Amino acid sequence: MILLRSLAFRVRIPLNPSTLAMPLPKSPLSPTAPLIRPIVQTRGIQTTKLVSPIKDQNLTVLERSKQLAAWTAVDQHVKPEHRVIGIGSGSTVPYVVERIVQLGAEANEERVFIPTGFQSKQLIVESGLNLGDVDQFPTIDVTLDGADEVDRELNCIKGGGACHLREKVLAEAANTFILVADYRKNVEHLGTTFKQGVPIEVVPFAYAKVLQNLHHILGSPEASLRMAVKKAGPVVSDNGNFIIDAPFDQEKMKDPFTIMAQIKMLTGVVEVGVFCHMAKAAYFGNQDGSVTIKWNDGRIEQVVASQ
Ligand SMILES: O=C[C@H](O)[C@H](O)[C@H](O)COP(=O)(O)O
Repeated sequence: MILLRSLAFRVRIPLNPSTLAMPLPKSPLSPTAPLIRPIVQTRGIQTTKLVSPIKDQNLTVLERSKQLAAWTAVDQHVKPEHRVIGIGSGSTVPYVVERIVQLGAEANEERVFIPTGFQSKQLIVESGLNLGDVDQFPTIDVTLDGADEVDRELNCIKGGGACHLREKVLAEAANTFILVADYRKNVEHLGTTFKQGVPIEVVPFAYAKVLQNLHHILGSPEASLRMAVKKAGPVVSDNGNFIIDAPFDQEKMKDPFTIMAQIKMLTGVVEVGVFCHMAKAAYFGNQDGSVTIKWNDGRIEQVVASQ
């Protein structure tokens, strides 16, 4: 009371007996504080105008297949009660955001969207959705993400766009992790169509040593540092690291978990772009307008796509 009076004096707050009677909020560190979900700070539907990231609807068959996969996955896995949604990276993800925007401002008002990198952060911001980060929301209701290839057991290669570190964090944080892609990414074994190799994020200081180990110990003689296209020098990830692409022969790729674990053990490796048994389902848009869904229990469904 004395403290409040002296504070009121200094900042000239009129003393009001009802204000003084209000209980102080409990410390969030107090062991007796109730565990509650974070309240998302929103901008309100009056001021938030959602904008679709897809402007042109004259889509090629390939782009249309990505859209069908994304829309069907959103319709089946983004539930009205979901508040925290992970947005992955890659060429199919803009269609995920497009479908979420179509749900409307009211449905999205109390949601927060967590990006896996610069691309998805821009998509979220430019669409007018609420942006958050995984350090604020380490538990995510559902994450929807692209992939370079997905095998029959839902192991996948990710990191063609150098985003796989943050993508793996968001996949692990998610109660439900869903992959979306076009028909070219649907394979029996990894390494069938995606030939450039397993993406590996490494700290710059260690790249030469990691390359040497990949060449001579792990059996990837063609492993190489990924070079930038419109910049001299290597690709630098959103985390300031380098990317190595390490191709392995077909036999080795049939055991993605072992490859992933062996690479991850190399000192200097930050994350490996092989995700094993993390996804609940993978959605592939097809050229004929249908969607193939591979589930983590082994079921494969062919469905009519969301329109
Ligand atoms: O690092 C990038 C991500 O893992 C992407 O989800 C993946 O590379 C697929 O990207 P795209 O759909 O552009 O081929």
